[in-house]
Amino acid sequence: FIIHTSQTSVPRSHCCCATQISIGGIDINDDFGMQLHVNLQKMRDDLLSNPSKLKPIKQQHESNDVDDEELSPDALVQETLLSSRLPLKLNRTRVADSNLPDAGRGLFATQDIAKGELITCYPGDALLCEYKEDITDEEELFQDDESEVILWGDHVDSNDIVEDDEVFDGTDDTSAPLVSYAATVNDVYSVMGMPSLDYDPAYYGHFANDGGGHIALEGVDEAMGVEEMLALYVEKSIEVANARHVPLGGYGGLHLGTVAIKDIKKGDEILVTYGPEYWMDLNF
Ligand SMILES: C[S@@+](CC[C@H](N)C(=O)[O-])C[C@H]1O[C@@H](n2cnc3c(N)ncnc32)[C@H](O)[C@@H]1O
Repeated sequence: FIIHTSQTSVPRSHCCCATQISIGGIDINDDFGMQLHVNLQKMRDDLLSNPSKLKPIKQQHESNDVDDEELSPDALVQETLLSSRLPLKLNRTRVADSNLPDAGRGLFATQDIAKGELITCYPGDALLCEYKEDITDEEELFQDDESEVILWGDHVDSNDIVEDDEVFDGTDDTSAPLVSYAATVNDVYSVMGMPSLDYDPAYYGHFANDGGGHIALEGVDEAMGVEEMLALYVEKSIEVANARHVPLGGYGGLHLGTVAIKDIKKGDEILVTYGPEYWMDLNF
């Protein structure tokens, strides 16, 4: 179950002095969002010219036995930046009990936030990578052509790193699997934020709930069919959503940012749309 985001990243300008950029159909209009977008591109250039800085991700690839072919410098840089928590002074939210029934914690604005402003970032404490393999043999056409790898951010304490099985299944009935905190960046990468890492308002995107989620959760027990329930869910979720996760930095996304799609008042709960697939995976 992965939160689906807008897939396209189309920067209109790479220049710091631009007044607005459009990313995934959203106009980002605040200095912080634009500076982060541009700084990510600078960090990318710096990492490309200093390959030794990519060592931690490279080592994880080696221990995962991933083909050398997949270790292109571009991919390693993208993975390094997606799985980093940068020291950002972005403090517009707090985490508290959600207003939604039985939704656990949620994300709340601590100041008015205008449409188009960056609210927070989505942490890539762990990255879920789905590499497409080249099919060379006809027989292989009928086999699984995807390899899945989990990469951990350098900032994650080694005691918090868990086996892949636990990422997908959780530990027991009470702990949610880490994949329920995953959001897509592009066709290859999804970022997973750890709920225990709740110390930095610059990286609170994984605490945003889905304002229609309870319909998807309750709907399966009722007389209505799955399709009708999902349609109701989509309608409600889109109606109340005031934010969206969007890839920043270009190059297929170097960070996932949570951006306001409506004007938000101080104290409002920040809500996004996860998409029907997320809830289908959770329910069935
Ligand atoms: C990305 S996490 C959001 C943060 C989470 N609420 C927490 O306490 O850590 C996604 C999970 O939040 C819960 N959730 C989100 N929206 C919900 C809703 N409308 N109703 C019930 N639970 C919801 C579900 O458990 C879902 O798997």
